[in-house]
Amino acid sequence: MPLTPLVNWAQRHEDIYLRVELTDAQIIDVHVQENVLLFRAQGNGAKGQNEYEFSLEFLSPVKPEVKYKSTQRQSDAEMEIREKEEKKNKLKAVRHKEEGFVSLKTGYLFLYNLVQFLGFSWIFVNMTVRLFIFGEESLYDTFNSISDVMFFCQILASVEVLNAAFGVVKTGVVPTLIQVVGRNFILFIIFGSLEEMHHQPVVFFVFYLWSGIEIFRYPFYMLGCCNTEWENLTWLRYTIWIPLYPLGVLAEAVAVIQSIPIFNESKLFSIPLPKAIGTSINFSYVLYVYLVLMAMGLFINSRHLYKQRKKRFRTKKRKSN
Ligand SMILES: CCCCCCCCCCCCC[C@@H](O)CC(=O)SCCNC(=O)CCNC(=O)[C@H](O)C(C)(C)COP(=O)(O)OP(=O)(O)OC[C@H]1O[C@@H](n2cnc3c(N)ncnc32)[C@H](O)[C@@H]1OP(=O)(O)O
Repeated sequence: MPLTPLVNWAQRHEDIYLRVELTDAQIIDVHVQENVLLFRAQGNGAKGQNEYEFSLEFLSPVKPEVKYKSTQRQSDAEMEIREKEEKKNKLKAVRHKEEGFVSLKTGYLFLYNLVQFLGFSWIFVNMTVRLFIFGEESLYDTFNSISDVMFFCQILASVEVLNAAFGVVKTGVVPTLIQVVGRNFILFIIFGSLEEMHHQPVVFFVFYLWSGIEIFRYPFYMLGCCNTEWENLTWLRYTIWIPLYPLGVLAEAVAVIQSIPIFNESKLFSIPLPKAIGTSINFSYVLYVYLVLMAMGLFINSRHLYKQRKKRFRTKKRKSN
């Protein structure tokens, strides 16, 4: 004749724990049918070695997932419950920390993108307005009127290399490094160090092409920080580089070529050689090498941007299907 064992009940959130007081329990059968739990086992209970069973009807339906463990002593089961609770609490604390980090990162990225957006918008609008007001004349005065803000934005853009390197954003370090180093070389070495370049119209084209993409790229990132997307903006961010990038590299190459005779004449940045060999290595040789690097940079980054474009529009298509 089956007997009823002593059963202890505990409930934590959505989990129910039952402790059945049987020692040396064998042939244990526990399962749930609809909202009834059925237990049957042989073991040593309150009435000695016997077959024990019970059924427990729940008020509401329960998931039919039953896990059981035969333990040595009563305290083992209690420790198990406590350990589970501690694990859950630890998990909660980790999740809390992660959420805090994510919101800090998002806030930082949003602010960074906002500052860059404002800077490049100022450059783009200012140049457009000046072009309308002063016409061709404005092409010769771009450096003096715009360079301060461009210096600020491009120095700040170096942060993007760190963002990529430390995994703050999911992007490759190499394309970002090529982009930032490439632009800063033109801005600081070619334009910044040669006064003769300040009044060249090429400055206008370089600055206009650079800001032409950034007024779309940074607001696209800002929306991304808010988990939002505007289809037209996404399309512009991943499409407008197709004409702008080669044109940008072309304008930069023109600037480098224009600067070569100036460097040759001024001997600026020329590398002195030991007296035995005589003379010095002119900086123009570095610029010839740089022109080759530019072609490589154009290839690497166009391929990268093409991949990013394909990835973006492929995932979008899949999402809409
Ligand atoms: C190693 C030594 C170097 C030596 C140099 C030698 C020569 C170099 C020659 C270089 C020639 C440069 C020419 C250039 O100056 C000409 C021009 O720029 S012309 C104007 C047109 N230019 C462009 O279109 C390029 C604009 N720039 C870029 O697109 C980026 O800088 C680039 C690194 C090229 C690509 O960007 P990225 O890899 O980041 O791609 P995604 O935008 O798709 O972003 C990937 C994911 O990361 C998230 N992300 C990225 N940045 C941010 C951010 N600031 N805030 C928030 N989120 C960000 C983005 O949302 C993507 O995430 P998800 O995929 O989840 O959406």
